[in-house]
Amino acid sequence: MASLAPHKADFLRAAIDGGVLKFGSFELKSKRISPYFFNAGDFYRADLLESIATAYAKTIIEAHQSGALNFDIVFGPAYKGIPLATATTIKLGQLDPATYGKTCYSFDRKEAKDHGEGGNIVGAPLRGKRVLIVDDVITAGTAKREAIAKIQKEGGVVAGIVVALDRMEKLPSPDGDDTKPMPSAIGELRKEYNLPIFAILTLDDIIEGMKGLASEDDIRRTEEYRAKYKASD
Ligand SMILES: O=P(O)(O)OC[C@H]1O[C@H](OP(=O)(O)OP(=O)(O)O)[C@H](O)[C@@H]1O
Ligand SMILES: O=C(O)c1cc(=O)[nH]c(=O)[nH]1
Repeated sequence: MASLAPHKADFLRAAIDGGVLKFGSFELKSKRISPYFFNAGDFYRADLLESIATAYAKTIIEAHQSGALNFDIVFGPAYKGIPLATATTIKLGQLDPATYGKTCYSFDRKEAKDHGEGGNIVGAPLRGKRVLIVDDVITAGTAKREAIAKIQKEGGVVAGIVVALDRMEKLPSPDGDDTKPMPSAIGELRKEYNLPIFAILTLDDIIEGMKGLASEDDIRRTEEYRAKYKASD
C-alpha cells in the first residue's frame, strides 16, 4: 500500500478488517452486480468509528489547507450521515483545536417536527453559514440534492461534500446500454452546483490498496468491474 496516503491506507485496512468493505457479489441500488460493497452503516464499533472519523477529518483538513474548501458547519444528512458528521466534528476539534475547536455540526430530520423546538434541522443554525455535507456514498445523487435544497431553504450556503467512497462509476444510460460512455453522479453534482466534492477513497485507491489484503480473484473481478463501469469524467 506504499502509494496510498497513510490515512487512506489505515482507513482501507480498517474497512476490510472490520467487514465494512466486503468482496463477493452484491446487487447495487442501480441493479448492477458489484464484486465489492462498502457499507458505512457497519462502522458501528468504537474503533471503526474512530477510524472513519479520523479519515474524514484528515480529508477535510487537507482540502481546507489546500484552499479548495472553506466551511463553518459540518452537516450530516439523515440518517447515516448523522453519526458520521458528529464523529467527524469531534475529530476535527481534536486534531486541530486552534482551527476546528469551535466548529459546529448540524443535521436534518427526515420528517419535520411540529412540537417542542419544531423544524427540520437539529444542531447549529445554518443561516448565513458555509455548510459542508459529510455522508457515506453518492450513488445517484438524489439524497445529496435533497440535502442541498434543505440547507438552502434554511439560509445556508453549501460549501462542499465529503464522502467515504467514490465508486468512480458511470450513471446508467437512459436506454439501458451500459457499454456507452456516461458521466458519474459525483461529476454531475460537481457541475450542477459548482461544488468541490472529496472522497476519502476512490475505486482506484481500493484496487491499489487491496493488493496483499484481498485474494487475487477479488482483485481481478474488481478490476474487470472498473473497466466495465468506469465513468467518462
Ligand atoms: O446518491 P444519493 O442519492 O445521495 O444516495 C446515496 C445515499 O442513499 C443512502 O442513504 P438514504 O438516503 O437511503 O438514507 P439513510 O441514510 O437513512 O439510509 C446511502 O446511504 C447514501 O447516503
Ligand atoms: O450503489 C450502491 O447501492 C451502494 C454501493 C456501495 O458500495 N455502498 C452502498 O452503500 N451503496
